[in-house]
Amino acid sequence: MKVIGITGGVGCGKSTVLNLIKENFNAFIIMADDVAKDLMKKGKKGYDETIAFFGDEIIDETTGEIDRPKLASVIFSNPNKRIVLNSIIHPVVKKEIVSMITQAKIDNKYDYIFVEAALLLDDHYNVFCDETWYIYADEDSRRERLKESRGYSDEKIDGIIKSQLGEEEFKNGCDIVVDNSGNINDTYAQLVKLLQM
Ligand SMILES: CC(C)(COP(=O)(O)OP(=O)(O)OC[C@H]1O[C@@H](n2cnc3c(N)ncnc32)[C@H](O)[C@@H]1O)[C@@H](O)C(=O)NCCC(=O)NCCS
Ligand SMILES: Nc1ncnc2c1ncn2[C@@H]1O[C@H](COP(=O)(O)OP(=O)(O)OP(=O)(O)O)[C@@H](O)[C@H]1O
Repeated sequence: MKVIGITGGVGCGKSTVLNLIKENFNAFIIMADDVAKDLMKKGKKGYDETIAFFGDEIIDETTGEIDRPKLASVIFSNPNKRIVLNSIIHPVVKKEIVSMITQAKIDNKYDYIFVEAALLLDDHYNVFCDETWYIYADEDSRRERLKESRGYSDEKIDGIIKSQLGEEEFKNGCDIVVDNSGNINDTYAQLVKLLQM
């Protein structure tokens, strides 16, 4: 069962590619952002440690959960605080992902395991992937898509892009490049070729 790591900058289309894979291939999908989100819910270790450092001001008063847009504005404008959050969350996320991969291999129900993470290379997830794919989309398309679908401002996109690897680093660090600058059908055709359907 091949383990394939998927990475790329904000809004390049990682989730879109994984949805295509989920619908068309027999694959187990793990998304680091979702694992992190779960581990940062109220009552979980990631929540307690995040609040201990960032304070009650990042708590949403109505739900008691972490106010994600608030935390995003802090970490994407302050690299030192981002490093602290990464040091709290990333080790637990990585541990959880390794255990999910191990379980999926034991269950042996899938042809592929896909692990998606924007920080796949930074956090050395490639050591447990058989292959790594960089999902590329040109920056103008990414900005346009993020503004339209999520209402992100240029300032917010700038902050996130600055905190992630650049195009060349992603390209050099990955085995394969999937170009998602075009339409979904073009991207799907590349997936079929790569997975030799
Ligand atoms: C900052 C948070 C609250 C923002 O949540 P929100 O729902 O608004 O955005 P989302 O999670 O979709 O992230 C937006 C983009 O930023 C990227 N991103 C998230 N955290 C980081 C980070 N620490 N460094 C660089 N990029 C990041 C995501 O991959 C995505 O491309 C959230 O991303 C978070 O808790 N981040 C810390 C945990 C983390 O590092 N997750 C990434 C994989 S482990
Ligand atoms: N080929 C495409 N054509 C048109 N729109 C696209 C294409 N690929 C992705 N999109 C749109 O771009 C936006 C960002 O895509 P997506 O959420 O898949 O990116 P992501 O890399 O997973 O983002 P994040 O880094 O935040 O996790 C979404 O609204 C998605 O529908």
